[in-house]
Amino acid sequence: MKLTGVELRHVRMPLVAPFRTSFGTSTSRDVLLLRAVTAEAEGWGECVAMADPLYSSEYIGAATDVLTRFLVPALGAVEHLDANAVGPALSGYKGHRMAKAALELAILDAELRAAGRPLARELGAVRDRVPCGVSVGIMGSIGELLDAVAGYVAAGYVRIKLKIEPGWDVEPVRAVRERFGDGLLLQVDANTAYALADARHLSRLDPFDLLLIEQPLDEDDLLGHAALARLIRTPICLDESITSARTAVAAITLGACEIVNIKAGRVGGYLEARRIHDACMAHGVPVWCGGMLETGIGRAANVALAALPGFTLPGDTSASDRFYRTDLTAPFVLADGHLAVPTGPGLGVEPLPDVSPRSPPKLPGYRS
Ligand SMILES: CC(=O)N[C@@H](Cc1ccc2ccccc2c1)C(=O)O
Ligand SMILES: [Mg+2]
Repeated sequence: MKLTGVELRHVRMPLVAPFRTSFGTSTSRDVLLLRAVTAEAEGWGECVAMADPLYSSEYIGAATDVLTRFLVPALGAVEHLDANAVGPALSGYKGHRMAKAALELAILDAELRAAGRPLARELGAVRDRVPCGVSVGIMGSIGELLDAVAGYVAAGYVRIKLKIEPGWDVEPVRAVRERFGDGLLLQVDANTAYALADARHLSRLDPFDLLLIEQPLDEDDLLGHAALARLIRTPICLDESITSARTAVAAITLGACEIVNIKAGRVGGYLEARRIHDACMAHGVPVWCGGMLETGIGRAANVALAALPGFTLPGDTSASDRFYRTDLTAPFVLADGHLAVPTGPGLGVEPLPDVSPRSPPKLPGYRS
């Protein structure tokens, strides 16, 4: 294929309710959509970066700039482009994994649409639907939290994840465990809010039989997580720390985690995500698919990824209405706690007519 045009589309999506984590509260989600145009087909990608560098160092303004000035022109120069060529063509530029992931997904989507092949099949999916968990934000009171969890349990979610931070951790976990019983699959996500010195405090979560505690310490603190793992019983899962298959193997080898949250955007794309899946399976480490409040575009790709054999824990692949009143694609609707894996060519979904652009302007600096 030859890349003949790319359009970046910055969309602001209101959230159905504020979503609070240890790094802040969001009431809307800025989304950077990317459309790749080739002679054979068009492809869609979604950059999972937030508007501000709060989850990681990436943010939409930087992703827009690096795509416009460096990444898209680099791909425009490739004569015979396919998804496998994207990583090598962009490898000279450091970092910006979320920006690279969006571009790679759009090329992969175009390639697969042209060939009539579904993404799930291409990645190695073994299931036609995936069990879904849900991420529950920090709330103003325990009562509000219990009402929210009751709603998600009633909706059929098979696993509950609670955002925690110092001052909102043991009590909410205890309240949920007491209200919903020992059968509820329950885990927590700290988004790096703790220090190793909090180990004794975090061991107070041990009696609640959590599936895991996600990213308690800083992104770059593998040794700290390995030390923490020797001080608490709850299995440690890493999210922000896992930026590639290489860092996943390093984290596992160091004893920094027993479980991995895979987010294709965080690691530079769905092909690297599959490599992490394969490496974790080789080490007997279960993985699950994380979420970044994607629209139906990124959600379709995540559900396809979550259908691979090593994804043995429910992911944050929630329905569209977890975050959005109306999605950019036809909504993903929870059925018996599961989402169906799209079966159409490529992503199997595309933006609804009022979102897809009319004529894609060429990016400034793009050499066709
Ligand atoms: C579903 C979930 O918890 N996702 C991230 C955190 C997160 C939280 C808030 C966000 C707001 C806007 C965009 C991305 C965001 C990601 C996580 O697992 O750590
Ligand atoms: Mg997380």
